[in-house]
Amino acid sequence: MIKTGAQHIEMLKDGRQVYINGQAAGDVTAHTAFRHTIQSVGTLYDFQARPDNRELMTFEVPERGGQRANRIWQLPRSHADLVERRKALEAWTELHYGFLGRAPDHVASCISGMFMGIEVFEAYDKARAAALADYYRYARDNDLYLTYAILNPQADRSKSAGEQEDRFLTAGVVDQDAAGLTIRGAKMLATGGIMANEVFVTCIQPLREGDEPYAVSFAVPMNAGGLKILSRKSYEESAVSVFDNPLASRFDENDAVLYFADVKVPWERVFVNRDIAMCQRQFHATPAHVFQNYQAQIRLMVKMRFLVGIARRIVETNGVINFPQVRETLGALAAQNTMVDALVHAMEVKGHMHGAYFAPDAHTLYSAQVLTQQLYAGVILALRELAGGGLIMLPSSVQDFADPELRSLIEKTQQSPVASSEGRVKFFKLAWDAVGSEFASRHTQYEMFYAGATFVTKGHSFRTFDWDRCTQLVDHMLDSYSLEDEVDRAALVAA
Ligand SMILES: Cc1cc2nc3c(=O)[nH]c(=O)nc-3n(C[C@H](O)[C@H](O)[C@H](O)COP(=O)(O)OP(=O)(O)OC[C@H]3O[C@@H](n4cnc5c(N)ncnc54)[C@H](O)[C@@H]3O)c2cc1C
Repeated sequence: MIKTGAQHIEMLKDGRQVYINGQAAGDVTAHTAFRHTIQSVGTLYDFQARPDNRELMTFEVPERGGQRANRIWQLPRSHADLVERRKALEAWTELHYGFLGRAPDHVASCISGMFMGIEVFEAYDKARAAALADYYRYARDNDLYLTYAILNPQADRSKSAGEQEDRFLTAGVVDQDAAGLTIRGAKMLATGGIMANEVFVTCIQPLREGDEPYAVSFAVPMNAGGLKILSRKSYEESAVSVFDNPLASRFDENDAVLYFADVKVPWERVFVNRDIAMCQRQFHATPAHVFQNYQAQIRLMVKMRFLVGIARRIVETNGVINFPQVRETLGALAAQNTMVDALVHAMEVKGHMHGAYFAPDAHTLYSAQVLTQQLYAGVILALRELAGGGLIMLPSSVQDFADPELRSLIEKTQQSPVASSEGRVKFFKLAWDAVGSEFASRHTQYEMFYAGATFVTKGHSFRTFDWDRCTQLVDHMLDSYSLEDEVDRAALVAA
C-alpha cells in the first residue's frame, strides 16, 4: 500500500488517548495543538503517492508480485541500492527541512535493520523471530508510520530500572499468559507518537541482572487499550500564525511520555521477552542501530543546508556580507555543512555486506554522531551571532500589519539593502523560529540527545574504531629502534 496524506490522517482518528492541558485531546487531527503538523505529515504521504515520484519514493517488493512500498522499507543489497534509498529519504526530508526528527523513515529504518539481522532473533527464539519478520512485512505493506520509545524515564539515574523506588515506574512485564504480555509503567518519550500509527517499545539502555521485566521488545498501535499518551506543551498551539512562526506552526512533531496501564501485547507483537542481552543484540548485532542513525544523519544533512541558507540570508539582509569576519563565519559554516554531507557519503562508500544486505559503515556513522551532536549548538550560536538584535527587533505579530498606522511605522523602521520591510520581517521571523524560539530551543535539545547523551555516542565511537590500525603504526615506529642499539651507537660515537 502507498497511502496518501488524507488516508494517513483518517487512520489517526482511532480513539487514541492523548492528554494535553489537563484534558483528553480527543481527535488529534482536529486539535489546535497538533493539526497543522499532522497536515505536514500528510504532505509526506501525498508526495510519495504522486505518480511522478513513483521511482524516487517507492520500490517493488520482491515477494509481493509487483506491489510497491515506500523505500523507507527497502533492504539494500548493494551500494547502489543504499544510495537510491537515501535519495528518497533526502527528498522526503526536504519537505520538512529536517525539522521532523521522527518522520516515518526513522523507525522504519530501525525495524528494517532488525529484519536484515533476523538470524540474530532466530538464534534467540524462532517464535519471536517470526513475529518480528511478520511485523516488518505488516508495517511495510500497510505503509505504517512507526515511532519508538526506547528510553526509561529519568528518575534516579544512579539506579537501574528495577532499583527505582516504584518498581513500575519503568514499563515492564507484570503478567504473561497464553495470549501475550501485560505491560505496566512508563517510557520516557515518544516523539511523533500523536501522529504515528504504532509505537515500537523496548530498552536500549544497559540493564542489570534483576531488570528482566524491563528487557522486552514489542509493538502496539497508538490506540492500544490502556496506552496513555502524555503530551508536552504544544508549540504549534501558541504559534497561531504561519507568518509569525513558520516552523513551529507546521513542524512541531510533539514528544510525549507514554504510560502503559496494563496494556495487553499479543505474542505476535512480542519480539524479545525478558532477555537483557537480546535487548542490546537487537540493535547492535543487527544493522538496526546503524540504519536508524544513518537516517538521522541524512536528515541532519538537509537541516544543515537549510540553516546555512538562513545564515547567508541573514548577512545579506543586514548588508554585512562583505565584512571579512562575516565571510570567515560563513566559510566555517559552509565547511561544517560539507563535513556532514561528506560523512553521509562516506558511510555509504565504506559500507559493507551484512549477510545479503548492504549496510552503512558503523564507525563513520558514530563519528558523525559524536561530531554533529556537538556541532549543532555551535551552528545555532553562529547564526545568532550573525543576526544580532534583528531576531528581536520585530513586530509583535502579523496583526500589526493589519493596522495602517502600525504598518507604516513597520515600513519606516524595518529596512534592508536587499528586502522590503515585509520581506525583512518575514525572513527574521523564520530565522528566530529556526534558532531562538521555544520550538528552536527544543530542537537544540533534540540534536544533543536524540541518539543518547555524549558519553553514549562516544562509547559507540570507541567500540567500533579500528584501534589496531593506529596502534600498529605506533608499534612499528617503536620497533624501528632499541635502547641497546642506541647505547652501542653512543659508545661508538664516544670512541
Ligand atoms: C527532544 C527529545 C526527543 C526525544 N525523543 C525520543 C523518542 O522519540 N524516543 C525515545 O526513546 N527517546 C527519546 N528521547 C530521549 C533520548 O533518547 C534521551 O534523552 C537520551 O538517550 C539521553 O538520555 P537521558 O535524557 O535520560 O539523559 P541521561 O542519560 O540522564 O543523561 C543526562 C546527563 O547526565 C549525565 N549522565 C547521566 N548518566 C551518566 C553516566 N552514566 N556517566 C556520565 N554522565 C552521565 C551526563 O551529563 C548526561 O549528559 C528524546 C529526547 C529529547 C531531548
